[in-house]
Amino acid sequence: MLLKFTKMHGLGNDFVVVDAVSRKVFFNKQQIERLSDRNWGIGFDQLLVVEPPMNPDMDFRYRIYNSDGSEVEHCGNGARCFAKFVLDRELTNKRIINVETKRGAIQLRVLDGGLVTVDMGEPSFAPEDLPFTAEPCDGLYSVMAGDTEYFITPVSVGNPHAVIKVDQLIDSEVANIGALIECHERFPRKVNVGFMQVVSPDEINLRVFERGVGETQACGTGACAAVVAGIKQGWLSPKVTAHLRGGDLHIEWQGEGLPILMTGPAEKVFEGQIYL
Ligand SMILES: N[C@H](CCC[C@H](N)C(=O)O)C(=O)O
Repeated sequence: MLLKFTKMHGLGNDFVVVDAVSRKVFFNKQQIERLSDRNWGIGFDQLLVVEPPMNPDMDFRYRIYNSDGSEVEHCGNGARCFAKFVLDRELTNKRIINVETKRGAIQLRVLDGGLVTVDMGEPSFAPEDLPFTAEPCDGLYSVMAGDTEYFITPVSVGNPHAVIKVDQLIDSEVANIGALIECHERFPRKVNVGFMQVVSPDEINLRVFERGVGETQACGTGACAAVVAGIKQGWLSPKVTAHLRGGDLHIEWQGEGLPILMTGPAEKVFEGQIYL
């Protein structure tokens, strides 16, 4: 089967995006792993599959798969690229787009100049919402990674995140500790691991070791999780600029019961086709 696709990225977090509105497309785990391979396939962090909505009040549904083939609930950078994709392909002419995801409904607002603001929904700090095996507590949670104790804030943004506040961002720590905590037994569905350096109450540096991928150039849900964790712990203000390796995201959260708003760019790199 000939598969047409568009290669895109949000701050270097890269995607293959497929239009399954015009024609249904299904992928099995092996196909996704092969297509994501940067030597044997196209190469991507996540595959985004755009489908018609199940709920007629919504505009689209889109499904998100990590490079290891696992289907996930939410993808912040992917949501912005999705919005650009459906407008560029004239699948819609709306600038406010309502989308079904595995995590629930999200709303995308396409701004002039190519930026997109995503209503990412409300966060949850309840361990069972990640899931994370722990008794609920107000402060930080202790997790052993190897023979070192780390203090995390567990956050669900629809997908699970463990946020670690660090004084310095160290390559080996992101790679080694990220991999250990991603697959830690207390996260039955694994977890995305964020390493956050607080620069000021409205500015952080962030690196994310993503579940099912490894470290990416940027992680939208990771930036949301880090900011709301920082606000909850009293380190950050309601509006924060997150500096990721690939660039900046603007995150806003006004507190419990309110959604997180994330604003950032979306880029198209090329269109291609490949025989599945
Ligand atoms: N790896 C994530 C999904 C992609 C999230 C990330 N690419 C983003 O921009 O939010 C997970 O397994 O939950």
